[in-house]
Parts: sequence; C-alpha cells; structure tokens
Amino acid sequence: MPRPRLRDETKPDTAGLLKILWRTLPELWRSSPLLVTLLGLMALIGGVIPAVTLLISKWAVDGVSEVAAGGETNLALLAGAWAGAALLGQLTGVARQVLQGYAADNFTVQTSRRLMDKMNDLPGLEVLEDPRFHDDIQILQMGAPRRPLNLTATILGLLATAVSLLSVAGVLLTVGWWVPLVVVLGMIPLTLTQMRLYELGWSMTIQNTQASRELNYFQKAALNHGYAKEIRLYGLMPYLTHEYTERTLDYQRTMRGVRNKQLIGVLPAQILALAVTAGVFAYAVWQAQLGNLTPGAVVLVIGALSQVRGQLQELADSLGVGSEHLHWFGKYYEFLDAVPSVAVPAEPLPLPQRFDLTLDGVTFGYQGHAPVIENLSLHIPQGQTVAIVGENGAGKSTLVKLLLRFYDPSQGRILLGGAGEQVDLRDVDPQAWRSQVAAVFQDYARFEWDVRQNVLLGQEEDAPRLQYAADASGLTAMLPRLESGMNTRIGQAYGGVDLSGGQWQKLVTARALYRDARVLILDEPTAALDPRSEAEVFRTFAELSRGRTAVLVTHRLGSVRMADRIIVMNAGRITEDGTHEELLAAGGEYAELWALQARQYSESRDWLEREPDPASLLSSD
Ligand SMILES: Nc1ncnc2c1ncn2[C@@H]1O[C@H](COP(=O)(O)OP(=O)(O)OP(=O)(O)O)[C@@H](O)[C@H]1O
Repeated sequence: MPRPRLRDETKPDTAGLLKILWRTLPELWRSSPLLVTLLGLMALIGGVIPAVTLLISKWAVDGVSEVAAGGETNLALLAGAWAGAALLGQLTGVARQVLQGYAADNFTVQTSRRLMDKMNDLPGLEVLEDPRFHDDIQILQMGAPRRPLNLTATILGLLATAVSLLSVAGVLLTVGWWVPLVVVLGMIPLTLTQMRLYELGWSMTIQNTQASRELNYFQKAALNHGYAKEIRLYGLMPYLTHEYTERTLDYQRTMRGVRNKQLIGVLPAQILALAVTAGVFAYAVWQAQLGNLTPGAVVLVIGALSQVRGQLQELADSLGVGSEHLHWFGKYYEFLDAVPSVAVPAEPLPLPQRFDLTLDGVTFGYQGHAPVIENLSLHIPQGQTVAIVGENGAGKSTLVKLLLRFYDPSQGRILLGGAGEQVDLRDVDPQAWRSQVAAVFQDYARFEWDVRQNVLLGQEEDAPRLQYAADASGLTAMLPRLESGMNTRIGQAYGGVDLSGGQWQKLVTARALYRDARVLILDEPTAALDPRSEAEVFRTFAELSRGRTAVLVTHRLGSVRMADRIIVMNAGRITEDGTHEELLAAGGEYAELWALQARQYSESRDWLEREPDPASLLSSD
C-alpha cells in the first residue's frame, strides 16, 4: 500500500504553476459561475479604459492645437467622452471590488470545505502522525482563509492588467511599431526578477515551516494554560523564553536575508526599465521637434509610458504574488490527491451478521518504527467480554486502534464476522464499521462545546437515551455542580468551565453509552475516576456488555474479574489467555500482577491501620 505523499520536495516550475492555474480556474468558476463570468467581463472593460482615455487625451490636445491654429474640433464631445470613460472605469472598479468580495468568499468556503472533506476521506490516523504532514497542514490551515481570496483578486487583476497592457501597447504603435516592443522588452527583466524573488520567498516559507512551528511551540507552551502548573513548579519559563528568543532571532536572520535580497535584487532591472522609459520619452520629444509627432502624440507617449511601467510593475507583482498563491494551491491539490494508506474500499462489502473479531497473524509498527504488535492471533466471539492487561507500552491501545481500523496491519488480517461470513476489515466501509462501535479512548477529545454537544457529538438528541447515558456514566450526578447543567459551556477560552479529569471521563463514558453500539471498547476508562465512580462505570460496563462484544483495556485488575476472558499482552504479543481463575492457577504474569496489586492494597491497609510512628516515617530504611 503506497504511503500518502503530501509533500513534494521538488517545487513546481513555471509549467507546473501553469498546470496548477489551469486546475484552479475551473474551481474558481465552479464556486460562483455567474459572478466569475461577470467579473471577467468587467476586467476586460476596465482593462481597455486606460487606452481609451489616452487616445481621447491625444485627440483633445491635438484638437486644442487645431483650435489654436484656427481650425475646428468638438472639444466638448471629447471632454464628455473622457469623463464618460473615467466614470465607467470608476464604476466597473467599484463593482469589481464588491462582486470580487462575494466570489472570493464563495471560493474560500469551497476550498476550505474541500480540505475538510478530504480530511474526512482519510479514515486512518497514520497520515496525521507524519511530521511532514504537520508542516503541510499548517501551510494549508494558515492559507485557507486568505489564499483563495487573494488568488481570485490576483487572477482578475492580472486579466485586467494584461488587457490594459496590450491596449496601451497598441496605442503606442501609433508612435512607431518598435516602440511598444522596446518598452515591453526593456521591462521584462524587472518582471522576471520580481517573480524569481517571490519564488525565493515561497521556498523560504516552506523550508522554515518546521523551524517556525518549533519556535512557536515554545511560545505556545509558555502561554498555554494547560502547561502553566509544570512551568511554574519546575521554573521552566527562562528556558522557554531563551529557546523561543534564540530560535526566533535565528529565523528572523534568515528571513531578513531573503527580504534584503528581494529588495536589492530588483534594483538593476528597475534601472534598465527606467532607462528604456527615459529613452523612449526623449525619442518622442525629439520627433515632435522634427515635426514628426503632434503634441497630442507626445502626451500620449508620456501617458502610455507611465501606464506601461505601472502595468508591468503590477503584472510583475501579481505574477509574483500569484505564483505564491499557486504554490499554496499546489500543496492543496497534493493534499486533495493524497492516497491514504488506510483506504475506503471502492466497493465496500456489507457488514456481516455476527460481529466475531478475529486477528490472524497481525503485525504492525507505527510509521518508521519497529513493530509493536507481532504476529498476533486472537479470536473474540460475538458477545464475549475481553479484558486486556499488560505493562505500559505492551501494545494494548495499539490493538484497539487496529480493531477500529485507524491503521492497517503490515502483515496478517483482521476479520469481522462468524464462520462462513467473515470479511476483512479492509473490505468494509470504515465508517459503517465504526458506527457499530462505541469507544472510550485514553486520550479522548475534549471539545470546547457545551456538555450536551460533547455527549451527542453531532447526533440527533434522543432525550431518554441521553438520560440513560448520563445516569449510567455518572454524568447526571455531577450536573448539579455545573452552573447550567447539560448546557454548561466547557473551556475557559470561550468563557466556559474547566472539568476535572474524572468529570471528563464520566462525560466521555456518557458519549460512548449514548451510541447504541454492538461493540464496546473502553481503553482505561477509569484512570481518573474516584473509587465509587470507578465501581459504577464497571458495573455499567458489565451491564452494557451483556449481549455485546466488549473489549476493556485496564490496569485495574480488580475490575477485570468480571470479564469472560482475560488476555495478557507483553511486547506486542499475547502471553496469557484465560479466565481470572485459570490465569491465577497458571501462576504467570497475570498472577504476579494480581498478587502485586493485592499486596499493595493490603500493605496500605495495614499501614493505615497502624498507629503512626513519626520516627518510622522519617527513617530511611
Ligand atoms: N502514534 C504512535 N507513533 C509511534 N509510536 C507509538 C504511537 N502510539 C504508540 N506508540 C508506541 O507503541 C508502543 C505500544 O503503545 P500502546 O499505546 O499500544 O501501549 P499500551 O499497552 O496501550 O500502553 P499503556 O498501558 O501505557 O497505555 C509503545 O512503545 C509506544 O511508544
């Protein structure tokens, strides 16, 4: 299975950028067809107005000369035409700004939606754990609100500028066929230099994203509420400040170098452009002195020269800025085209009748790491309650994530279904399978919404079911302590309250219970609960798991006795498998862990019951 490739280290050249533009134009048009068509028309109209104005100016100056020489010219008509053209220019300009805003808004929403839809099409987690992905997603996230908007403005601006440039250059033909050619050729180096420098700026952005992400992390950590206790306790702030400052200064030094290069780099090309403009201007004046050009033509040349200069400058800026936007869109398409390693099958098989779970020689390692599950085989018949225990890092949570198909095994298969109807998890729609599973993860999501939304997670509210989930999880009992009960907003950032670890755990248990699922997975659901709440959650779990397939990962051995079967994992393998009594009798790791926990309980009970002797508390042995 090919790994998703989100980062193209070879950045697109001009042909690549044109390809990206070619793909973007229809996208832009699709986001608001009528608006974009109208805007295109307006850009065309706005584009020819400068040339028309120049011509009218020429005719007016020549007309004035004619009148001065005793001839006749309708100067009022020319003045009216000039004012009309200027007014049309103003009006199309304003209308363009307004409509462009609407079109850009639509394009922005469409682009962001595509990003989120693509995220939804990535059913696995692997892609999110790739550090290169963080860089790309940061670029995409930061650019999503502004790149589509800016590109829309740039494309329309480019269209108007190109039309303007062509029409004004056309007007210059009246002075000499070579004049527009020389003017444009003389200014092309400026355009190219500017574009190259913009390119440099973009590549710096890319190269520095990891660096800027890291340096920002130091600042974020320093200001983050969640880290505040450790930072104060361990006096971490000077370290964070030092790291942040050093890294930022380093980063700024690099960026300053790029900026200076950008500014100085354009100077020679600017001087050439200026020389060409001055040369053509001198030529026009000389020709007028010889009587080859009318005063109106000189005015036209002066106006056209400054127009062409301005427009080429604009073209260079737009092409440079536009190429940055296109680079962003290049990343965006790379992301949209990324092939997820955990893929939704083109033609998913229906879910089987029975939900027996079978792992058949499964091996799995996280991206770039050694296997953490090795050749593991396990059969969990439908309806069985299985507790998985084992030391830290044994692979228990990884096994749970594999069961939910957040990853695919690198070897072996995970099968779903009873005999004769088994399907490989890879062949069913992951969303269909997950909708049958309720799970409480160790690192559950703490959405900063209200309590109700945190339980419902986007599902329709069913009052009796919500009541049941809240009662069974212990959530109901804690609601009176929250100011607005179920409607209490969580998260200080939005003026809400903070929940304790145990309160959160009750809430996420309610979240799982609200889902009417056939498979129940609880990964350390009681780590932060007080003993009474813990007992309550296990009692509910026992009740709920009746008739359902249930997997419970826990270190609390006292609670695993009620499981039909206990599995002990060690270094990615199953080392023991049986009931509580069987495993105790076997005298293996489980029995050892059980004895250890039992001894801890009895020792602390003895210790508590003993009359405290201050000397024994202070002695070192
Ligand atoms: N996303 C990840 N990327 C890389 N390695 C990971 C990732 N998640 C877990 N691991 C590694 O996989 C191994 C198994 O982790 P896992 O979380 O499955 O263990 P566990 O048995 O659930 O441990 P615990 O009892 O501490 O929760 C560990 O060595 C861990 O460092």
